[in-house]
Amino acid sequence: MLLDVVTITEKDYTPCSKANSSKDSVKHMLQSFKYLFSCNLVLSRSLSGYVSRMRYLMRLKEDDEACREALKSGKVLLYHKLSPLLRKTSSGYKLASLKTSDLEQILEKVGKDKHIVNESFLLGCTDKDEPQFSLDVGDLDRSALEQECRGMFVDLRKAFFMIPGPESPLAAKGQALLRWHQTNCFCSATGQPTVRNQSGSFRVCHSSGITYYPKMAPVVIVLVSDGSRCLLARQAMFPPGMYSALSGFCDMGESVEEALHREVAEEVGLEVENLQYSGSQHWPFPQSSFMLACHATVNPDKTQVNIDKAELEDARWFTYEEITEALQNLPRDPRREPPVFWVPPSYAIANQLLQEWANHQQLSRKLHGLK
Ligand SMILES: NC(=O)C1=CN([C@@H]2O[C@H](COP(=O)(O)OP(=O)(O)OC[C@H]3O[C@@H](n4cnc5c(N)ncnc54)[C@H](O)[C@@H]3O)[C@@H](O)[C@H]2O)C=CC1
Ligand SMILES: [Mg+2]
Repeated sequence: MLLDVVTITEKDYTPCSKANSSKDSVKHMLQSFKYLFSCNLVLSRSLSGYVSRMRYLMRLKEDDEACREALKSGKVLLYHKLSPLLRKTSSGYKLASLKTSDLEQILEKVGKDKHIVNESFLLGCTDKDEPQFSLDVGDLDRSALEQECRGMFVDLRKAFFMIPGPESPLAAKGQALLRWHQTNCFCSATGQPTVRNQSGSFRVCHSSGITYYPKMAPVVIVLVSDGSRCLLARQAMFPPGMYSALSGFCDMGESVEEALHREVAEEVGLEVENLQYSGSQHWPFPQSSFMLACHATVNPDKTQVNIDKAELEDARWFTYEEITEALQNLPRDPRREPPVFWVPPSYAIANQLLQEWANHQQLSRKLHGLK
């Protein structure tokens, strides 16, 4: 009998296209394969670690049963009213990542049914192939949980300044997915409840048949330079002393370039040129933005800003020296210390734009023999 199967030996699992086998042994083999795959043990010489991880995640997103199995051996990031749980380490703080079995015990200790663990959403998978999930336990007593978990729930904006940089995107994604599910429980066409799949990659309204997927709103962010200075602005709601690059939501039907020209014109009354793409990032605020970051220049003879006071409290040109100093400044507690000029944390793409601009300035100063 000729079948498309995967040949499994004790040591190795290698794809082969056509293999001869009896019906029973093929059935047994496929069952073993299914089991091994669900345990994420299948290795393949032809796929890189990254590719097998992505394929594994793809399967967990689509297969409710496999996702439930993965949760049993996975890790869960805990949130309380969207604030992630952090734990103190010898060098600072880190995101707390709890084994599902440990979390179940903790939930029972604080008097909650351990099965609420099944409400977790799939986030990703570590490079050690451990599936990661997020769960909000905002209806439970915060301090009892903090005590049992040996950690504390911290507002995400604050947490970005506390946790190691590489953990920030995961903390952001965890919050964003939880918020999206919390605010999309009903169908906008019928008003009927929507139902999630196990991984949380979508919600369906069984009455209208509409499937809802988590959304991000596209936002342009641009660091405008006049050649030797860069333009930063602050909104009244920003923490004292903080300035950031100009940003704005894309309108329906707009390209990134159009949105960027419009936002700069609206907010500071300038016309930009020489747009250069820098990078992109998911940003969890206010309700998941997809940040598209660019550099742009203005004619050095036309730098007079005309601020839209409805949007911005201030917009100013900053020198290279001011920017390099601000990149070192951490936010201060305004009740204790006077505000200094500082910029968004290193995880924010605004910070990346400023780093790139400062590096570029440093290079051109060297070329021109300046310090
Ligand atoms: N990661 C980063 O480095 C940075 C991220 N950002 C993010 O970019 C977002 C947008 O920047 P802003 O300058 O505030 O935008 P903006 O200049 O477009 O002004 C915000 C206003 O736009 C309107 N708006 C249009 N579409 C909207 C939508 N889909 N969601 C919410 N409001 C919408 C609302 O009236 C809102 O008050 C901010 O909320 C912030 O979270 C901003 C700067 C840095
Ligand atoms: Mg803006």
